[in-house]
Amino acid sequence: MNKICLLAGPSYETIAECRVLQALGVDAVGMSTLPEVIVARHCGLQFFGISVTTNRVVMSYDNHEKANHKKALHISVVRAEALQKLVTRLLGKVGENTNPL
Ligand SMILES: O=P(O)(O)O[C@H]1O[C@H](CO)[C@@H](O)[C@H]1O
Ligand SMILES: Nc1nc2[nH]cnc2c(=O)[nH]1
Repeated sequence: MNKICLLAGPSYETIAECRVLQALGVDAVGMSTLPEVIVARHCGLQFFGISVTTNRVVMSYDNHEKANHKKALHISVVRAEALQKLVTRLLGKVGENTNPL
């Protein structure tokens, strides 16, 4: 099972933080998806969470790239159509499998 860690930001993780998270067995990090999950569970809601992985974290001090919001937004735009198709297919399946009231 993969593990996602909530790091609320707004800053992105440092290389040292990413290395600690990897050592702890974390596979992905996020800022806002997990708080939404926590609120949904608190409200007793059934939910299906989908999150788009937008960027790799930087693990090496030789790598001068930096994770940033602009990159995250760019990938979310690039992947939006695929996500729309996935959600449409999922909702179609829900429609097939729900009893009429
Ligand atoms: O990490 P997740 O939960 O996808 O959300 C975060 O991803 C972007 C990081 O810039 C922001 O939109 C923030 O909401
Ligand atoms: N904490 C965190 N959340 C993100 N959401 C999108 N990219 C990132 C990231 O690199 N770190």
